Amino acid sequence: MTPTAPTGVRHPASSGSQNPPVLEIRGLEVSYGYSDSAVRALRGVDLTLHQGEVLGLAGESGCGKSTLVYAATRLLPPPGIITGGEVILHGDEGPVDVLRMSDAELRATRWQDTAIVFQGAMNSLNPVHRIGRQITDAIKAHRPGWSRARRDERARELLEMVGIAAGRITAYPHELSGGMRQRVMIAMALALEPKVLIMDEPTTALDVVMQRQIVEQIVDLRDRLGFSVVFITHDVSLLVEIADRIAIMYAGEIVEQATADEVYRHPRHPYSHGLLTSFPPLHGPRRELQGIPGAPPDLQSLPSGCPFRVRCPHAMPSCARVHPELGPTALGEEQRSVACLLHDPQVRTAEGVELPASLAV
Ligand SMILES: Nc1ncnc2c1ncn2[C@@H]1O[C@H](COP(=O)(O)OP(=O)(O)OP(=O)(O)O)[C@@H](O)[C@H]1O
Repeated sequence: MTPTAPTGVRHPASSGSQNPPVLEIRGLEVSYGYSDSAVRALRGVDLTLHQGEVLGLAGESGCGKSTLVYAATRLLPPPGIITGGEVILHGDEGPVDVLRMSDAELRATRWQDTAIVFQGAMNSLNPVHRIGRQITDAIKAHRPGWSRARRDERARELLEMVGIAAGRITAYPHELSGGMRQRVMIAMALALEPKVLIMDEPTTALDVVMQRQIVEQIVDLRDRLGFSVVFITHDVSLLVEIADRIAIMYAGEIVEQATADEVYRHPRHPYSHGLLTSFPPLHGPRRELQGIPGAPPDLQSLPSGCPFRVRCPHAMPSCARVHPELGPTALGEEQRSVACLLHDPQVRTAEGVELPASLAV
């Protein structure tokens, strides 16, 4: 079943997808651990974030979304090891490969060029300090020359920016709701006006109304301040609300990339189609939820060929032999790519199959 078009979806008028790149990830490879028992969590990921763009990263738990952004920002915890690729950040001084930066260069870049709001970040506020102090401490670390008055002023401005009255600067974290604490974390991330804001499931712990408010606020701030966003979630319906472009991940690879609208209305990968029918739409008519049978594969022992084939309703014999690479769709659509053999005309001819109607609308 093709998802019904939502009525309230933002169209990517200010998408930024045509702007120059700010972050280019090329051939990124990550393993957890060494030797034969290593978990190959990322396998040759290519992804480009453009200036002012909101890029959504979606996929089931364990597909490598967090690993991708932590590796790209050199925050990968052990036993994670980056085994290949490059991450080009287009900063004020020109392009630099984040993976080859010295520790000192990294410290300077972090928070100035790239800031992250982690999963469950709202619980990482220190309960014994007022939120104002926590924001000004973060500013002080990177702007040691600023006077106390200037830091306070900036903290108030940041709170107002995320919709919290400046007077709450003296509040302790326990005096704020979960949504407000998450906004404080967003304010801290924006303190140094980063070029790239990475948000790893920033709203998962919040109720749906609060999720929506925060998502709208992030888009509003992006429109006003012009930064780029990587927004991670397993909920594609939520991404359609916020993202200009969506990349769908499966088993450590990107399997489809397109504008949010195209992914929502016309998914081209059987996995994207399955994901879209796993979540209720936030807008528009109800649709039948089908889900995806089975579970993602064990990354320590991936099946041959396409990693999705064992769950795919359209799997062909070729899918067990050939690993699909990201490439053009069968319909030759511009600005989108898919990693599925069904989109290869030679494979379809050899297998004697048509492109399934659900992937061709
Ligand atoms: N410390 C670790 N040691 C071994 N394997 C790990 C470790 N951290 C993550 N992995 C594996 O790497 C893969 C990718 O994990 P990752 O957390 O990046 O996925 P995710 O898509 O962000 O999941 P979630 O939505 O649950 O956060 C998973 O299969 C996970 O089991």
